[in-house]
Amino acid sequence: MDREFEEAIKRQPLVNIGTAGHVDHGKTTLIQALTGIWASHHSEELKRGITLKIGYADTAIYQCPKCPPPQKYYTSANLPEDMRCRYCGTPLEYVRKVSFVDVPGHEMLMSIMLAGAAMMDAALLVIDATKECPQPQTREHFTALSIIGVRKLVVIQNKIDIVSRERAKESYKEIRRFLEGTWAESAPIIPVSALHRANIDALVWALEKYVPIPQRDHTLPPKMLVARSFDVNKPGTPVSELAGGVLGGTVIQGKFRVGDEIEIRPGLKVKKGGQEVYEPLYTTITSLKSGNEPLEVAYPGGLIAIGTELDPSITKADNLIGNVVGKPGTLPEPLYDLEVEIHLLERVVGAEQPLKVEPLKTNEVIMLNVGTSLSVGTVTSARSDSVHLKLKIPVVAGSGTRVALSRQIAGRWRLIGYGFIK
Ligand SMILES: Nc1nc2c(ncn2[C@@H]2O[C@H](COP(=O)(O)OP(=O)(O)OP(=O)(O)O)[C@@H](O)[C@H]2O)c(=O)[nH]1
Ligand SMILES: [Mg+2]
Ligand SMILES: [Mg+2]
Ligand SMILES: [Zn+2]
Repeated sequence: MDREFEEAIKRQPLVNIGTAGHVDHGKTTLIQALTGIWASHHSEELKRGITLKIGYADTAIYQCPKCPPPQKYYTSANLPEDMRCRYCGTPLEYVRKVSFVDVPGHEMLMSIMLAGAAMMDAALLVIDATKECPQPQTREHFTALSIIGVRKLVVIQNKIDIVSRERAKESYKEIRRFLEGTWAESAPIIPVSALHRANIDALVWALEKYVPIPQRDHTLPPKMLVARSFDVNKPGTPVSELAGGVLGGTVIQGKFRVGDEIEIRPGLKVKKGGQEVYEPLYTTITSLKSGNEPLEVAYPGGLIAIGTELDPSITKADNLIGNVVGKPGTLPEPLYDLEVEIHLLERVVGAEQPLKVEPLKTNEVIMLNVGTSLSVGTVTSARSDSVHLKLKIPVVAGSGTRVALSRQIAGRWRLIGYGFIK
């Protein structure tokens, strides 16, 4: 491990842990219990009590060197002011930072969940113990994690404060039965009350045990998936004082430094000869931040904000969601036309009633999630194992990239399978 990377462990989260699970099962409340932060800020979200966008929040994990687990574990959300163990008074030790990616559970917002899942190294599958398991989006989100290739799971049996002992046992059995025979068969199940912050130390213990910092090759050309983009200026700021556009997202490989030249693809939509095309953007990284911590270098894992010299009107209001950032000349050409090797699910798992997945047909419109980007395409030719698609919004992805496929069924986009770009 090089020196710079050892330093990075102190400054930035190097792992992204996502939420997954049916609407209202307590994902955002759980992230608040872990981080102290309510990750659903959007005014519409606050009003309606449902998460609409990808939220994120970081926490730092600390431990008491003397006490046994789970009570040895602390997070930023419950850190004693004197930084000493609540049970024995020993000074606490810093362990690491982790980032949480919070996604919506509403069935209408599956595409946002899929974009969030593209940034997850591991996931917390949140299950409301008062409800029978699985609920439709418990199934659909779990399938999404499977499809996207998230292979680390901690199951959260939530709302344990309002169930009887019998119901808690029954719910535990339902969850085990649901996961039987899948890649997550032996995932730990941690009973918690996110609302009352009960047993959160046991959850942190599980994260320490099952979710280490992923091994990565830091010498690869850097790449970041854009999940949010902002204009951070207050209205009325004089032009001479305007800060450049900001991109939020996660580095998926390599590392970025302040001062790096970057390319953003597919970039901006422009009209050319009566046609809409996308043109890449070029700029320089003026700052890097992880939470409030300024960084000189940003490694994979954790949600990172990149300050740029772009006109903030380009990045405002999430305009650049789904873009990919790299060094100029290293990113794949945007694809408007592509051949995809397809693997359809047997059943539509997100609907109340399981339906059979019918084969893809010519002229059918399907939704494609690639990384944090979302596109809609028309099937121009279909075979049982591959289809050709024409896209409205191009995707920036090389051959072999995994894509999630959804189809509209009774007015809802439902996950129906996955594929690989040929
Ligand atoms: N009793 C109890 N209520 C909880 C618990 N966790 C969450 N809730 C409540 O459940 C409701 C939904 O919680 P959220 O955290 O918004 O659920 P969510 O999964 O983020 O919902 P979406 O993002 O819309 O899918 C809120 O009213 C919470 O207060 C818990 O441990 N116990
Ligand atoms: Mg939520
Ligand atoms: Mg809710
Ligand atoms: Zn202690």
